[in-house]
Amino acid sequence: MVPALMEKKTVENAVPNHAQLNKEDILKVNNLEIFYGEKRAVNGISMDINKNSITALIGPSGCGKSTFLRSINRMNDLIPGARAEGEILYEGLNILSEQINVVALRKEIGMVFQKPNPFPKSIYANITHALKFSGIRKKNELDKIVEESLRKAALWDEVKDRLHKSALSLSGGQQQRLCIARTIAMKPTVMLLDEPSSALDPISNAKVEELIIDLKKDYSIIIVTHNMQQASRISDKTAFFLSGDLIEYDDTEKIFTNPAVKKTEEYISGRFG
Ligand SMILES: Nc1ncnc2c1ncn2[C@@H]1O[C@H](COP(=O)(O)OP(=O)(O)OP(=O)(O)O)[C@@H](O)[C@H]1O
Repeated sequence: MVPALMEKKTVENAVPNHAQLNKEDILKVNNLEIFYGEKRAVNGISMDINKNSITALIGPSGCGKSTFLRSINRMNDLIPGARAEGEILYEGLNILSEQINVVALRKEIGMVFQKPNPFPKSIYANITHALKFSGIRKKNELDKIVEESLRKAALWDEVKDRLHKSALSLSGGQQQRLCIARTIAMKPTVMLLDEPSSALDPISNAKVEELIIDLKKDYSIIIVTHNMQQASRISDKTAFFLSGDLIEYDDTEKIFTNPAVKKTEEYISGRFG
């Protein structure tokens, strides 16, 4: 899997010569700074992200949660003037290196956005589009991946009889689970979720939360959420951001019952933000 992430054979810059990951971790962030032009949005944060766990990123609007999340699969590359310094180690490589193959990286580290964004095509085509692009063309193989992905996204039973109907005919919650299925189809190891259920009604929200909890047996999940109850219900670890700083990062239970930093306590109890 790893060689596909490397653009070239010589990868001195991509291979860090220190700071290996602990075996329970999937990512290690070292002194990460992210800038938009001159403005620094993330101020030198360091944290380890556990495998097969849910890590919630919380904090008031504009504190850098989404900027950090997007750096993990290099989505910020699409923003003119955005740049990152420091390291994000994954599989022994620095994701931020210029020698990383970003297309391959985004298959392994998939992303789901706040607003469900299915293509205006059939449910089936939404899942097979990127697979075909990556060279999988046999119908029986595609059929198998479509079913597997929809099952994992807890959507199969609801859509199995209308796979060739438009994805836009689904409810918002179903569309979001389809977007999760589309990410699953690429066989990622990490899933980045940017407020994935904030645009949904309470019932759909509950289904997406249940799904996320179920997915952690197969994937490492990092989720941005404004919803404190959601963070405390579903995540194992919580990171509290404020003005681009990582203020506190600990087990979710500790953050929500006995935080070490006063600002964390003030934020989770709703005194600001
Ligand atoms: N494309 C961009 N160009 C310039 N500045 C940006 C861009 N995106 C974000 N910023 C700035 O970076 C800082 C962090 O923004 P970011 O969106 O990461 O915060 P956030 O915590 O995710 O906020 P929210 O909860 O509102 O989504 C903010 O000051 C924001 O204005």
